[in-house]
Amino acid sequence: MKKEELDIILKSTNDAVILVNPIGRITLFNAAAEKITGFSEKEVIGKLIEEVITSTRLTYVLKSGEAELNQRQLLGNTTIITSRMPVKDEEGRVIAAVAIFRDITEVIDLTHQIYKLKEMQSLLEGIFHSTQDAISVCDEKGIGVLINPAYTRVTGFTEKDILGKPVTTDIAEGESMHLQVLKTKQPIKNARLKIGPQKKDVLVHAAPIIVDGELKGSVGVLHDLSEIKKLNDELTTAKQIIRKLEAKYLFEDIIAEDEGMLEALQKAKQAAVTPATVLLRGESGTGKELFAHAIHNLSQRRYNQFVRVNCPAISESLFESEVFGYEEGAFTGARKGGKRGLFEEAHGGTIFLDEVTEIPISIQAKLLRVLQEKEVVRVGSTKPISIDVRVIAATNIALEEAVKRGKFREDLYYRLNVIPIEIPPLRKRKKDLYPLVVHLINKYNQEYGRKVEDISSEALKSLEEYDWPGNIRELHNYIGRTFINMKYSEEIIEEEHLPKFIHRDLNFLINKKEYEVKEESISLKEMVEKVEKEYIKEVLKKHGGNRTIASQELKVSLRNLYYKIEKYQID
Ligand SMILES: Nc1ncnc2c1ncn2[C@@H]1O[C@H](COP(=O)(O)OP(=O)(O)OP(=O)(O)O)[C@@H](O)[C@H]1O
Repeated sequence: MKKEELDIILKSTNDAVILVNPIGRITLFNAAAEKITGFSEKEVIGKLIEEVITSTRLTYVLKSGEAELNQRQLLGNTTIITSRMPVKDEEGRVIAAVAIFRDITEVIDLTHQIYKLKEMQSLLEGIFHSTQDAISVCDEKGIGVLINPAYTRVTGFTEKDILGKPVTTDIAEGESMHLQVLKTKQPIKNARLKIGPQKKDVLVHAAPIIVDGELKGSVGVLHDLSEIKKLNDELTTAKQIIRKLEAKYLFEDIIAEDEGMLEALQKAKQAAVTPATVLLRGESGTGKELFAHAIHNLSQRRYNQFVRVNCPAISESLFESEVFGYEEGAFTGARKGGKRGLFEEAHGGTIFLDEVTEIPISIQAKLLRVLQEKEVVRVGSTKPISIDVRVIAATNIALEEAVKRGKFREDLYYRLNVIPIEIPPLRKRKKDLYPLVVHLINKYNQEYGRKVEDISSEALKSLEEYDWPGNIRELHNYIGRTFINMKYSEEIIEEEHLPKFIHRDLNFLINKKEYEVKEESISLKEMVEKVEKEYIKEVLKKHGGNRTIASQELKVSLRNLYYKIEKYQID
Protein backbone atom coordinates (compact mmCIF):
# COMPACT_ATOMS: atom_id res chain seq x y z
CA MET A 1 0.00 0.00 0.00
CA LYS A 2 1.28 3.44 -0.91
CA LYS A 3 1.87 5.99 1.86
CA GLU A 4 -0.78 8.37 0.41
CA GLU A 5 -3.38 5.61 0.50
CA LEU A 6 -2.53 4.80 4.08
CA ASP A 7 -2.79 8.50 4.99
CA ILE A 8 -6.31 8.67 3.55
CA ILE A 9 -7.38 5.61 5.55
CA LEU A 10 -5.89 6.97 8.74
CA LYS A 11 -7.55 10.34 8.27
CA SER A 12 -10.99 9.03 7.48
CA THR A 13 -11.34 6.15 9.95
CA ASN A 14 -13.30 6.66 13.18
CA ASP A 15 -10.70 4.63 15.04
CA ALA A 16 -7.91 6.56 16.78
CA VAL A 17 -4.45 5.36 15.71
CA ILE A 18 -1.20 6.18 17.53
CA LEU A 19 2.18 4.81 16.39
CA VAL A 20 5.33 4.99 18.54
CA ASN A 21 8.96 4.18 17.63
CA PRO A 22 11.06 1.66 19.63
CA ILE A 23 11.88 4.21 22.27
CA GLY A 24 8.26 5.27 22.66
CA ARG A 25 8.17 8.56 20.76
CA ILE A 26 4.99 9.30 18.84
CA THR A 27 5.44 9.08 15.07
CA LEU A 28 1.77 8.99 13.99
CA PHE A 29 -1.32 10.55 15.53
CA ASN A 30 -4.43 10.54 13.34
CA ALA A 31 -7.52 12.79 13.34
CA ALA A 32 -9.65 10.40 15.41
CA ALA A 33 -6.89 10.30 18.06
CA GLU A 34 -6.92 14.11 18.11
CA LYS A 35 -10.70 14.06 18.64
CA ILE A 36 -10.66 11.58 21.53
CA THR A 37 -7.55 12.89 23.37
CA GLY A 38 -8.01 16.60 22.69
CA PHE A 39 -4.35 16.97 21.57
CA SER A 40 -3.36 18.11 18.09
CA GLU A 41 -0.98 16.06 15.93
CA LYS A 42 1.55 18.93 15.93
CA GLU A 43 1.67 19.06 19.72
CA VAL A 44 2.42 15.38 20.19
CA ILE A 45 4.62 14.21 17.30
CA GLY A 46 8.10 13.38 18.66
CA LYS A 47 6.91 13.37 22.27
CA LEU A 48 7.22 10.32 24.50
CA ILE A 49 3.87 8.53 24.69
CA GLU A 50 3.85 8.73 28.53
CA GLU A 51 3.90 12.51 28.32
CA VAL A 52 0.72 12.48 26.32
CA ILE A 53 -1.21 9.51 27.68
CA THR A 54 -0.17 8.74 31.24
CA SER A 55 -1.92 5.45 31.58
CA THR A 56 -0.69 3.93 28.34
CA ARG A 57 0.67 0.39 28.23
CA LEU A 58 2.18 0.95 24.81
CA THR A 59 5.73 1.04 26.24
CA TYR A 60 5.03 -2.35 27.83
CA VAL A 61 4.03 -3.72 24.39
CA LEU A 62 7.32 -2.34 23.00
CA LYS A 63 9.21 -4.22 25.65
CA SER A 64 7.26 -7.47 25.69
CA GLY A 65 6.53 -7.67 21.98
CA GLU A 66 3.06 -9.03 22.85
CA ALA A 67 -0.26 -7.70 21.65
CA GLU A 68 -3.10 -6.69 23.98
CA LEU A 69 -6.43 -6.83 22.24
CA ASN A 70 -9.83 -5.18 22.96
CA GLN A 71 -8.99 -3.77 26.39
CA ARG A 72 -11.39 -1.42 28.11
CA GLN A 73 -9.62 1.63 29.54
CA LEU A 74 -10.40 5.07 30.94
CA LEU A 75 -8.86 7.95 29.01
CA GLY A 76 -9.55 11.15 30.94
CA ASN A 77 -13.35 11.00 31.27
CA THR A 78 -13.81 8.81 28.24
CA THR A 79 -14.07 5.04 28.29
CA ILE A 80 -12.26 3.59 25.33
CA ILE A 81 -11.82 0.15 23.90
CA THR A 82 -8.29 -0.30 22.73
CA SER A 83 -5.98 -2.80 21.02
CA ARG A 84 -2.17 -2.45 21.27
CA MET A 85 0.11 -4.33 18.90
CA PRO A 86 3.86 -4.51 18.35
CA VAL A 87 5.29 -3.92 14.81
CA LYS A 88 8.16 -6.33 14.16
CA ASP A 89 10.88 -6.54 11.47
CA GLU A 90 11.73 -9.69 9.57
CA GLU A 91 13.89 -10.94 12.38
CA GLY A 92 11.16 -10.46 14.92
CA ARG A 93 12.60 -7.37 16.55
CA VAL A 94 10.08 -4.82 17.76
CA ILE A 95 10.55 -1.68 15.68
CA ALA A 96 7.37 0.16 16.69
CA ALA A 97 4.03 -0.23 18.49
CA VAL A 98 0.57 0.85 17.47
CA ALA A 99 -2.52 1.63 19.56
CA ILE A 100 -5.93 1.57 17.94
CA PHE A 101 -8.89 2.69 20.07
CA ARG A 102 -12.38 4.18 19.93
CA ASP A 103 -14.74 5.96 22.28
CA ILE A 104 -16.97 3.22 23.72
CA THR A 105 -19.79 5.64 24.63
CA GLU A 106 -20.32 6.18 20.90
CA VAL A 107 -20.69 2.42 20.48
CA ILE A 108 -23.16 2.25 23.40
CA ASP A 109 -25.06 5.23 22.00
CA LEU A 110 -25.24 3.63 18.60
CA THR A 111 -26.43 0.30 20.04
CA HIS A 112 -29.05 2.16 22.04
CA GLN A 113 -30.23 4.06 18.97
CA ILE A 114 -30.43 0.86 16.95
CA TYR A 115 -32.49 -0.72 19.73
CA LYS A 116 -34.84 2.29 19.81
CA LEU A 117 -35.21 2.20 16.04
CA LYS A 118 -36.03 -1.51 16.16
CA GLU A 119 -38.60 -0.85 18.86
CA MET A 120 -40.18 1.93 16.79
CA GLN A 121 -40.13 -0.30 13.73
CA SER A 122 -42.03 -3.08 15.57
CA LEU A 123 -44.53 -0.54 16.86
CA LEU A 124 -45.13 0.89 13.40
CA GLU A 125 -45.34 -2.57 11.90
CA GLY A 126 -47.92 -3.51 14.53
CA ILE A 127 -50.04 -0.45 13.71
CA PHE A 128 -49.55 -0.93 9.99
CA HIS A 129 -50.76 -4.53 10.12
CA SER A 130 -53.61 -4.15 12.56
CA THR A 131 -55.26 -0.87 11.50
CA GLN A 132 -58.58 -1.10 9.71
CA ASP A 133 -57.47 1.70 7.39
CA ALA A 134 -55.97 0.56 4.12
CA ILE A 135 -52.44 1.93 3.62
CA SER A 136 -50.26 1.93 0.50
CA VAL A 137 -46.76 3.38 0.09
CA CYS A 138 -44.89 4.13 -3.14
CA ASP A 139 -41.34 5.29 -3.77
CA GLU A 140 -40.30 8.59 -5.36
CA LYS A 141 -40.76 7.12 -8.84
CA GLY A 142 -44.35 6.13 -8.17
CA ILE A 143 -43.69 2.40 -7.78
CA GLY A 144 -45.61 0.49 -5.07
CA VAL A 145 -43.36 -0.59 -2.17
CA LEU A 146 -45.65 -1.42 0.73
CA ILE A 147 -49.31 -2.32 1.42
CA ASN A 148 -50.98 -3.55 4.60
CA PRO A 149 -53.55 -6.37 5.11
CA ALA A 150 -56.42 -3.85 5.38
CA TYR A 151 -55.49 -2.60 1.91
CA THR A 152 -55.90 -6.13 0.54
CA ARG A 153 -59.22 -6.50 2.39
CA VAL A 154 -60.61 -3.24 1.02
CA THR A 155 -59.29 -3.35 -2.55
CA GLY A 156 -58.85 -7.06 -3.20
CA PHE A 157 -55.26 -6.47 -4.39
CA THR A 158 -52.44 -8.51 -2.85
CA GLU A 159 -48.73 -7.60 -2.52
CA LYS A 160 -48.08 -9.51 -5.75
CA ASP A 161 -50.41 -7.19 -7.65
CA ILE A 162 -49.05 -3.93 -6.23
CA LEU A 163 -45.40 -4.14 -5.15
CA GLY A 164 -42.94 -3.17 -7.86
CA LYS A 165 -45.82 -1.96 -10.10
CA PRO A 166 -46.88 1.62 -10.98
CA VAL A 167 -49.20 3.19 -8.40
CA THR A 168 -51.98 3.58 -10.94
CA THR A 169 -52.50 -0.22 -10.95
CA ASP A 170 -55.28 -0.20 -8.33
CA ILE A 171 -57.33 2.69 -9.72
CA ALA A 172 -60.63 1.96 -11.46
CA GLU A 173 -61.86 5.56 -11.74
CA GLY A 174 -60.12 8.85 -10.89
CA GLU A 175 -56.56 10.12 -10.70
CA SER A 176 -53.72 8.66 -8.62
CA MET A 177 -53.29 10.67 -5.44
CA HIS A 178 -49.78 9.26 -5.00
CA LEU A 179 -48.71 10.77 -8.33
CA GLN A 180 -50.21 14.13 -7.40
CA VAL A 181 -48.40 14.10 -4.08
CA LEU A 182 -45.11 13.21 -5.77
CA LYS A 183 -45.67 16.07 -8.24
CA THR A 184 -46.67 18.76 -5.73
CA LYS A 185 -44.97 17.44 -2.54
CA GLN A 186 -48.18 18.55 -0.82
CA PRO A 187 -50.59 16.35 1.17
CA ILE A 188 -54.12 15.65 -0.16
CA LYS A 189 -57.19 15.08 2.00
CA ASN A 190 -60.61 13.50 1.39
CA ALA A 191 -60.25 12.68 -2.31
CA ARG A 192 -62.91 10.28 -3.66
CA LEU A 193 -61.75 7.42 -5.87
CA LYS A 194 -62.98 4.10 -7.17
CA ILE A 195 -60.56 1.27 -6.50
CA GLY A 196 -60.11 -2.27 -7.71
CA PRO A 197 -62.14 -4.55 -9.93
CA GLN A 198 -65.24 -4.02 -7.78
CA LYS A 199 -64.89 -0.23 -8.14
CA LYS A 200 -65.00 0.23 -4.37
CA ASP A 201 -65.83 3.77 -3.32
CA VAL A 202 -62.98 5.03 -1.16
CA LEU A 203 -61.92 8.23 0.53
CA VAL A 204 -58.18 8.87 0.22
CA HIS A 205 -55.68 10.92 2.22
CA ALA A 206 -52.13 10.99 0.87
CA ALA A 207 -48.93 12.68 2.11
CA PRO A 208 -45.35 12.95 0.88
CA ILE A 209 -42.53 11.07 2.65
CA ILE A 210 -39.67 13.53 3.01
CA VAL A 211 -36.34 12.47 4.56
CA ASP A 212 -33.75 15.18 5.22
CA GLY A 213 -35.57 17.46 2.81
CA GLU A 214 -35.56 14.85 0.05
CA LEU A 215 -38.77 13.37 -1.41
CA LYS A 216 -38.65 9.61 -0.86
CA GLY A 217 -42.20 8.63 -1.80
CA SER A 218 -45.84 8.95 -0.83
CA VAL A 219 -48.09 7.25 1.70
CA GLY A 220 -51.83 6.90 1.10
CA VAL A 221 -54.61 5.97 3.56
CA LEU A 222 -57.91 4.68 2.15
CA HIS A 223 -61.25 4.55 3.97
CA ASP A 224 -63.86 2.21 2.58
CA LEU A 225 -66.91 4.43 2.05
CA SER A 226 -69.28 1.48 1.85
CA GLU A 227 -68.17 0.54 5.39
CA ILE A 228 -68.75 4.11 6.60
CA LYS A 229 -72.17 4.04 4.93
CA LYS A 230 -72.96 0.68 6.54
CA LEU A 231 -72.04 2.05 9.98
CA ASN A 232 -74.15 5.14 9.33
CA ASP A 233 -77.12 2.99 8.33
CA GLU A 234 -76.67 0.89 11.47
CA LEU A 235 -76.58 4.07 13.54
CA THR A 236 -79.79 5.34 11.94
CA THR A 237 -81.52 2.00 12.59
CA ALA A 238 -80.29 2.02 16.19
CA LYS A 239 -81.63 5.55 16.61
CA GLN A 240 -84.96 4.47 15.20
CA ILE A 241 -85.08 1.51 17.58
CA ILE A 242 -84.27 3.76 20.53
CA ARG A 243 -86.98 6.18 19.44
CA LYS A 244 -89.39 3.26 19.14
CA LEU A 245 -88.44 2.13 22.63
CA GLU A 246 -89.17 5.60 23.90
CA ALA A 247 -92.52 5.95 22.15
CA LYS A 248 -93.33 2.51 20.85
CA TYR A 249 -97.07 2.61 20.22
CA LEU A 250 -98.93 3.81 17.16
CA PHE A 251 -102.65 4.50 16.74
CA GLU A 252 -102.93 1.11 15.02
CA ASP A 253 -101.94 -0.53 18.33
CA ILE A 254 -104.90 0.92 20.19
CA ILE A 255 -107.76 -1.53 20.18
CA ALA A 256 -111.14 0.20 20.02
CA GLU A 257 -114.66 -0.64 18.81
CA ASP A 258 -116.65 1.32 21.33
CA GLU A 259 -118.07 4.62 19.98
CA GLY A 260 -116.71 6.68 22.89
CA MET A 261 -113.27 5.23 22.36
CA LEU A 262 -113.40 5.75 18.58
CA GLU A 263 -114.34 9.37 19.18
CA ALA A 264 -111.37 9.82 21.54
CA LEU A 265 -109.09 8.25 18.92
CA GLN A 266 -110.42 10.54 16.19
CA LYS A 267 -109.84 13.61 18.35
CA ALA A 268 -106.32 12.45 19.23
CA LYS A 269 -105.43 11.89 15.57
CA GLN A 270 -106.62 15.38 14.67
CA ALA A 271 -104.68 16.89 17.58
CA ALA A 272 -101.52 14.93 16.70
CA VAL A 273 -100.85 16.90 13.52
CA THR A 274 -101.16 20.26 15.32
CA PRO A 275 -98.65 21.68 17.80
CA ALA A 276 -101.37 22.12 20.46
CA THR A 277 -101.09 20.94 24.06
CA VAL A 278 -103.18 17.83 24.72
CA LEU A 279 -104.67 16.83 28.05
CA LEU A 280 -105.46 13.12 28.32
CA ARG A 281 -108.07 12.39 30.94
CA GLY A 282 -109.06 8.96 32.09
CA GLU A 283 -108.82 6.50 34.93
CA SER A 284 -105.64 4.65 35.62
CA GLY A 285 -104.88 1.88 33.11
CA THR A 286 -107.21 3.20 30.39
CA GLY A 287 -104.34 3.73 27.94
CA LYS A 288 -103.37 7.38 28.38
CA GLU A 289 -99.68 6.64 27.86
CA LEU A 290 -100.56 4.63 24.76
CA PHE A 291 -102.38 7.67 23.39
CA ALA A 292 -99.42 9.94 24.19
CA HIS A 293 -97.04 7.64 22.24
CA ALA A 294 -99.41 7.45 19.29
CA ILE A 295 -99.88 11.22 19.16
CA HIS A 296 -96.11 11.75 19.21
CA ASN A 297 -95.57 9.13 16.51
CA LEU A 298 -98.13 10.71 14.20
CA SER A 299 -96.80 14.24 14.72
CA GLN A 300 -94.00 15.93 12.83
CA ARG A 301 -91.87 15.49 15.94
CA ARG A 302 -91.79 11.71 15.59
CA TYR A 303 -88.07 11.57 14.79
CA ASN A 304 -87.21 13.51 17.93
CA GLN A 305 -87.33 12.64 21.60
CA PHE A 306 -90.39 11.51 23.50
CA VAL A 307 -89.70 12.18 27.17
CA ARG A 308 -92.04 10.82 29.81
CA VAL A 309 -92.08 12.56 33.16
CA ASN A 310 -93.66 10.33 35.77
CA CYS A 311 -94.55 13.26 38.03
CA PRO A 312 -95.32 11.41 41.30
CA ALA A 313 -92.13 9.39 41.04
CA ILE A 314 -89.90 12.45 41.35
CA SER A 315 -89.55 13.76 44.88
CA GLU A 316 -90.57 17.37 45.48
CA SER A 317 -87.01 18.39 46.36
CA LEU A 318 -85.62 17.02 43.10
CA PHE A 319 -88.49 17.96 40.83
CA GLU A 320 -87.29 21.40 39.80
CA SER A 321 -83.71 20.40 39.00
CA GLU A 322 -84.76 17.19 37.21
CA VAL A 323 -87.35 18.85 35.02
CA PHE A 324 -85.76 22.25 34.39
CA GLY A 325 -82.07 21.33 34.82
CA TYR A 326 -79.45 23.05 36.91
CA GLU A 327 -76.23 25.01 36.56
CA GLU A 328 -72.88 23.96 37.97
CA GLY A 329 -72.68 24.86 41.65
CA ALA A 330 -76.47 25.39 41.93
CA PHE A 331 -76.52 23.31 45.11
CA THR A 332 -74.27 20.96 47.07
CA GLY A 333 -73.84 17.80 45.09
CA ALA A 334 -74.67 19.50 41.78
CA ARG A 335 -72.87 17.83 38.91
CA LYS A 336 -69.85 19.60 37.36
CA GLY A 337 -70.92 21.41 34.21
CA GLY A 338 -74.57 21.38 35.36
CA LYS A 339 -77.29 19.15 33.92
CA ARG A 340 -79.91 19.44 31.22
CA GLY A 341 -83.45 19.11 32.50
CA LEU A 342 -86.14 16.91 30.93
CA PHE A 343 -87.60 19.88 29.04
CA GLU A 344 -84.23 20.46 27.36
CA GLU A 345 -83.96 16.71 26.66
CA ALA A 346 -87.29 16.86 24.87
CA HIS A 347 -86.27 19.83 22.70
CA GLY A 348 -87.71 19.34 19.21
CA GLY A 349 -89.88 16.48 20.50
CA THR A 350 -92.65 15.80 22.99
CA ILE A 351 -92.76 15.91 26.77
CA PHE A 352 -95.38 13.72 28.41
CA LEU A 353 -96.32 14.93 31.90
CA ASP A 354 -97.94 11.81 33.37
CA GLU A 355 -100.13 12.30 36.46
CA VAL A 356 -99.73 16.03 36.10
CA THR A 357 -101.70 16.79 39.28
CA GLU A 358 -98.80 15.36 41.24
CA ILE A 359 -96.54 18.26 40.26
CA PRO A 360 -95.75 20.04 43.53
CA ILE A 361 -97.69 23.30 43.79
CA SER A 362 -94.41 25.16 44.44
CA ILE A 363 -93.20 24.15 40.96
CA GLN A 364 -96.43 24.81 39.07
CA ALA A 365 -95.75 28.57 38.60
CA LYS A 366 -92.39 27.79 37.00
CA LEU A 367 -93.98 25.18 34.73
CA LEU A 368 -96.60 27.71 33.67
CA ARG A 369 -93.86 30.17 32.76
CA VAL A 370 -92.07 27.51 30.67
CA LEU A 371 -95.28 26.74 28.78
CA GLN A 372 -96.06 30.43 28.20
CA GLU A 373 -92.60 31.74 27.36
CA LYS A 374 -91.30 28.56 25.68
CA GLU A 375 -88.07 28.87 27.59
CA VAL A 376 -86.58 27.26 30.68
CA VAL A 377 -84.32 28.76 33.29
CA ARG A 378 -82.10 26.17 34.96
CA VAL A 379 -81.88 26.10 38.76
CA GLY A 380 -79.02 28.41 39.79
CA SER A 381 -79.14 30.39 36.54
CA THR A 382 -80.88 33.50 35.28
CA LYS A 383 -80.28 32.78 31.61
CA PRO A 384 -83.38 31.57 29.77
CA ILE A 385 -82.91 28.72 27.26
CA SER A 386 -85.37 28.57 24.36
CA ILE A 387 -87.12 25.26 23.97
CA ASP A 388 -89.43 23.92 21.33
CA VAL A 389 -91.44 21.18 23.02
CA ARG A 390 -94.92 19.81 22.51
CA VAL A 391 -96.68 19.08 25.78
CA ILE A 392 -99.00 16.17 26.41
CA ALA A 393 -100.31 15.93 29.96
CA ALA A 394 -102.31 13.14 31.56
CA THR A 395 -104.45 12.97 34.65
CA ASN A 396 -106.58 10.26 36.22
CA ILE A 397 -108.39 12.57 38.56
CA ALA A 398 -110.69 15.45 37.70
CA LEU A 399 -108.35 18.42 37.39
CA GLU A 400 -111.21 20.76 38.24
CA GLU A 401 -111.45 19.08 41.65
CA ALA A 402 -107.73 19.55 42.23
CA VAL A 403 -108.12 23.24 41.31
CA LYS A 404 -111.01 23.58 43.76
CA ARG A 405 -108.98 21.97 46.54
CA GLY A 406 -106.13 24.42 45.84
CA LYS A 407 -103.85 21.56 44.78
CA PHE A 408 -103.55 22.71 41.21
CA ARG A 409 -103.15 26.23 39.83
CA GLU A 410 -106.13 27.40 37.81
CA ASP A 411 -103.98 29.27 35.24
CA LEU A 412 -101.93 26.10 34.65
CA TYR A 413 -105.14 24.10 34.29
CA TYR A 414 -106.28 26.42 31.44
CA ARG A 415 -102.84 26.19 29.81
CA LEU A 416 -103.01 22.39 29.75
CA ASN A 417 -106.67 21.95 28.97
CA VAL A 418 -106.33 23.15 25.34
CA ILE A 419 -107.40 19.90 23.70
CA PRO A 420 -108.87 17.63 26.38
CA ILE A 421 -109.37 14.02 25.37
CA GLU A 422 -111.46 11.80 27.60
CA ILE A 423 -110.57 8.10 27.49
CA PRO A 424 -113.52 6.10 28.80
CA PRO A 425 -113.01 3.47 31.52
CA LEU A 426 -113.32 -0.20 30.49
CA ARG A 427 -116.61 -0.65 32.37
CA LYS A 428 -118.15 1.94 30.04
CA ARG A 429 -116.85 0.31 26.88
CA LYS A 430 -117.71 -3.34 27.30
CA LYS A 431 -117.80 -3.60 23.49
CA ASP A 432 -113.99 -3.41 23.62
CA LEU A 433 -113.68 -6.25 26.12
CA TYR A 434 -113.77 -9.12 23.63
CA PRO A 435 -111.30 -7.62 21.07
CA LEU A 436 -109.02 -6.72 23.98
CA VAL A 437 -109.16 -10.29 25.34
CA VAL A 438 -108.34 -11.68 21.88
CA HIS A 439 -105.43 -9.24 21.63
CA LEU A 440 -104.14 -10.33 25.02
CA ILE A 441 -104.57 -14.05 24.19
CA ASN A 442 -102.37 -13.54 21.12
CA LYS A 443 -99.85 -11.61 23.16
CA TYR A 444 -99.54 -14.31 25.86
CA ASN A 445 -99.51 -17.09 23.23
CA GLN A 446 -96.45 -15.47 21.74
CA GLU A 447 -94.81 -14.79 25.09
CA TYR A 448 -95.42 -18.24 26.62
CA GLY A 449 -95.52 -20.34 23.45
CA ARG A 450 -99.17 -21.37 24.03
CA LYS A 451 -101.99 -22.15 21.59
CA VAL A 452 -105.03 -20.66 23.32
CA GLU A 453 -107.60 -19.78 20.68
CA ASP A 454 -110.56 -18.07 22.26
CA ILE A 455 -112.72 -17.39 25.30
CA SER A 456 -116.09 -19.11 25.87
CA SER A 457 -119.19 -16.90 25.89
CA GLU A 458 -119.86 -17.80 29.57
CA ALA A 459 -116.37 -16.77 30.62
CA LEU A 460 -116.66 -13.56 28.60
CA LYS A 461 -119.99 -12.83 30.31
CA SER A 462 -118.28 -13.11 33.72
CA LEU A 463 -115.67 -10.61 32.61
CA GLU A 464 -118.40 -8.26 31.37
CA GLU A 465 -120.07 -8.36 34.77
CA TYR A 466 -116.96 -7.09 36.50
CA ASP A 467 -116.19 -3.36 36.80
CA TRP A 468 -112.46 -3.40 36.07
CA PRO A 469 -111.34 -0.55 38.35
CA GLY A 470 -107.77 -1.06 37.06
CA ASN A 471 -109.05 -0.97 33.45
CA ILE A 472 -106.99 -2.49 30.63
CA ARG A 473 -103.96 -2.94 32.86
CA GLU A 474 -106.00 -5.02 35.26
CA LEU A 475 -107.45 -7.04 32.37
CA HIS A 476 -103.92 -7.55 31.11
CA ASN A 477 -102.78 -9.06 34.42
CA TYR A 478 -105.99 -11.02 34.80
CA ILE A 479 -105.64 -12.82 31.45
CA GLY A 480 -102.02 -13.55 32.36
CA ARG A 481 -103.18 -15.29 35.54
CA THR A 482 -105.91 -17.10 33.57
CA PHE A 483 -103.24 -18.66 31.35
CA ILE A 484 -101.51 -20.04 34.44
CA ASN A 485 -104.75 -21.85 35.36
CA MET A 486 -104.96 -23.54 31.96
CA LYS A 487 -103.42 -26.89 31.01
CA TYR A 488 -101.05 -26.80 28.10
CA SER A 489 -103.52 -28.68 25.87
CA GLU A 490 -106.49 -26.42 26.66
CA GLU A 491 -107.35 -23.98 23.91
CA ILE A 492 -110.46 -22.14 25.11
CA ILE A 493 -110.66 -19.96 28.21
CA GLU A 494 -113.55 -21.38 30.27
CA GLU A 495 -115.13 -20.00 33.43
CA GLU A 496 -113.22 -22.54 35.55
CA HIS A 497 -109.93 -20.99 34.42
CA LEU A 498 -110.87 -17.51 35.54
CA PRO A 499 -109.14 -16.44 38.76
CA LYS A 500 -111.34 -15.20 41.55
CA PHE A 501 -111.66 -11.46 41.63
CA ILE A 502 -109.48 -10.74 44.62
CA HIS A 503 -111.08 -9.55 47.82
CA ARG A 504 -109.23 -7.24 50.00
CA ASP A 505 -108.75 -9.09 53.27
CA LEU A 506 -106.18 -9.66 55.90
CA ASN A 507 -106.22 -13.48 55.93
CA PHE A 508 -102.90 -13.61 54.21
CA LEU A 509 -101.42 -11.74 57.15
CA ILE A 510 -103.20 -13.53 59.98
CA ASN A 511 -102.04 -16.91 58.73
CA LYS A 512 -98.44 -15.93 58.89
CA LYS A 513 -96.39 -17.38 61.72
CA GLU A 514 -94.32 -14.22 61.74
CA TYR A 515 -96.98 -12.28 63.58
CA GLU A 516 -97.24 -14.64 66.53
CA VAL A 517 -96.01 -13.29 69.86
CA LYS A 518 -92.52 -14.62 70.36
CA GLU A 519 -89.96 -14.77 73.15
CA GLU A 520 -87.93 -11.77 72.08
CA SER A 521 -89.74 -8.45 72.33
CA ILE A 522 -90.66 -6.45 69.26
CA SER A 523 -92.04 -2.92 69.48
CA LEU A 524 -95.51 -2.09 68.23
CA LYS A 525 -93.99 0.35 65.74
CA GLU A 526 -91.82 -2.38 64.24
CA MET A 527 -94.75 -4.79 64.03
CA VAL A 528 -97.01 -2.16 62.44
CA GLU A 529 -94.32 -1.41 59.88
CA LYS A 530 -93.97 -5.11 59.09
CA VAL A 531 -97.70 -5.44 58.50
CA GLU A 532 -97.78 -2.20 56.50
CA LYS A 533 -95.01 -3.43 54.23
CA GLU A 534 -96.69 -6.81 53.64
CA TYR A 535 -100.04 -5.22 52.93
CA ILE A 536 -98.62 -2.71 50.45
CA LYS A 537 -96.76 -5.54 48.70
CA GLU A 538 -99.91 -7.58 48.47
CA VAL A 539 -102.07 -4.77 47.08
CA LEU A 540 -99.38 -3.85 44.56
CA LYS A 541 -99.21 -7.49 43.47
CA LYS A 542 -102.94 -7.55 43.04
CA HIS A 543 -102.80 -4.60 40.64
CA GLY A 544 -99.78 -5.78 38.69
CA GLY A 545 -97.57 -3.18 40.32
CA ASN A 546 -99.81 -0.26 39.36
CA ARG A 547 -99.11 2.32 42.01
CA THR A 548 -101.96 4.63 41.14
CA ILE A 549 -104.67 2.01 41.62
CA ALA A 550 -102.86 0.60 44.65
CA SER A 551 -102.78 4.08 46.22
CA GLN A 552 -106.52 4.46 45.56
CA GLU A 553 -107.24 1.11 47.15
CA LEU A 554 -104.97 1.87 50.10
CA LYS A 555 -106.53 5.33 50.36
CA VAL A 556 -103.20 7.11 50.59
CA SER A 557 -101.82 9.75 48.24
CA LEU A 558 -99.74 8.47 45.37
CA ARG A 559 -96.76 10.44 46.62
CA ASN A 560 -97.15 8.84 50.07
CA LEU A 561 -97.21 5.41 48.45
CA TYR A 562 -94.00 6.19 46.51
CA TYR A 563 -92.44 7.25 49.79
CA LYS A 564 -93.41 3.99 51.53
CA ILE A 565 -92.24 1.85 48.59
CA GLU A 566 -88.89 3.59 48.85
CA LYS A 567 -88.83 3.26 52.66
CA TYR A 568 -89.59 -0.48 52.65
CA GLN A 569 -87.56 -1.08 49.48
CA ILE A 570 -90.42 -2.87 47.76
CA ASP A 571 -89.62 -3.93 44.17
N1 LIG B 1 -106.90 0.27 23.76
C1 LIG B 1 -105.86 -0.47 24.09
N2 LIG B 1 -105.45 -1.42 23.29
C2 LIG B 1 -104.42 -2.22 23.62
N3 LIG B 1 -103.75 -2.13 24.78
C3 LIG B 1 -104.12 -1.19 25.63
C4 LIG B 1 -105.17 -0.29 25.34
N4 LIG B 1 -105.30 0.55 26.36
C5 LIG B 1 -104.36 0.21 27.25
N5 LIG B 1 -103.65 -0.83 26.84
C6 LIG B 1 -102.55 -1.48 27.58
O1 LIG B 1 -102.86 -1.38 28.95
C7 LIG B 1 -101.74 -1.00 29.74
C8 LIG B 1 -101.98 0.32 30.46
O2 LIG B 1 -102.01 1.40 29.53
P1 LIG B 1 -101.36 2.82 29.87
O3 LIG B 1 -100.11 2.66 30.66
O4 LIG B 1 -101.29 3.58 28.62
O5 LIG B 1 -102.47 3.40 30.83
P2 LIG B 1 -102.50 4.79 31.59
O6 LIG B 1 -103.87 5.32 31.45
O7 LIG B 1 -101.39 5.65 31.12
O8 LIG B 1 -102.25 4.32 33.07
P3 LIG B 1 -101.69 5.21 34.32
O9 LIG B 1 -102.66 6.33 34.52
O10 LIG B 1 -101.72 4.21 35.44
O11 LIG B 1 -100.32 5.62 33.95
C9 LIG B 1 -100.59 -0.96 28.78
O12 LIG B 1 -99.93 -2.21 28.81
C10 LIG B 1 -101.23 -0.75 27.43
O13 LIG B 1 -100.44 -1.31 26.43
